Amino acid sequence: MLLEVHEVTKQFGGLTAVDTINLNIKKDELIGLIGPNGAGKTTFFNLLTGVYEPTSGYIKLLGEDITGQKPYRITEKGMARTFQNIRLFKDLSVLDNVRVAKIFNTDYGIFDSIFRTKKFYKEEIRVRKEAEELLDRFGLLKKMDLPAHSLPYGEQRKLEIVRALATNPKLLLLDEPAAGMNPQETTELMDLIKKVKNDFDISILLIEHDMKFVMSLCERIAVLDYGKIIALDTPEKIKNNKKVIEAYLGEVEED
Ligand SMILES: Nc1ncnc2c1ncn2[C@@H]1O[C@H](COP(=O)(O)OP(=O)(O)OP(=O)(O)O)[C@@H](O)[C@H]1O
Repeated sequence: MLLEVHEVTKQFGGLTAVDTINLNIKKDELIGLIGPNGAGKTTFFNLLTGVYEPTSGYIKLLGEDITGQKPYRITEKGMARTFQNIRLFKDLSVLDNVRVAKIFNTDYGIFDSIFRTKKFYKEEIRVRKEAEELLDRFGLLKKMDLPAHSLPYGEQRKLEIVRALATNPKLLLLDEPAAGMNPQETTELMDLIKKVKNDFDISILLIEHDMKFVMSLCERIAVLDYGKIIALDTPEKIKNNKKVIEAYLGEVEED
């Protein structure tokens, strides 16, 4: 199993934001995580990536217990994410945004970097080459010297995904990747996600409010409501699931 989430709960004071969640993700799966506002989706991502420690339960990545580990350790072990709001280093170049992420995987220590050893230069060359190759695969090479903030919105979102891939993840978490995109950008993003999954041989878990997007892209969908997974099934079955329909009707009435 790639990811094993066992009875994970997160409480904030008296509020149970994530409630006894069980979820297994296999290699090469593309899973959607949906649910009404405040259902606990972002909190769940924060638990997986080590931003929060679960109140109880455990999380295993490739059989190894990662519960409560620091985010950078979890990244090293093979989990990467993007955020609901773009979090690029806006003033750094497109290339440097990817290089910074790649440095996670370098083989040189602080000694090498201070004394600029041969190993340091060798690694620097490797990192730059790999970063350029990655940008090339996503059609961003021509823009590598531009500051990240100068890219159009859709490309900034794409760069975030490229930067996450630069850490060589086995599991990629995408938090509302289509947020703020126009229909054409959304269609391009769907193709991009499929390409990423196939070309990089990874699993993807994504949060998304755009139902059409989730339904046509994901193989399985997990539905969260009040911190609990109320359904986990194929898009077709989720569409007709009574509990799911009720959870969303509740949301419409509240608005
Ligand atoms: N750091 C925190 N401290 C206290 N309560 C929190 C904290 N983070 C989230 N919550 C609460 O936990 C619940 C779940 O929030 P969360 O942001 O995970 O939901 P969500 O499904 O991602 O919502 P949205 O779709 O609106 O982004 C909410 O009631 C929220 O107010």
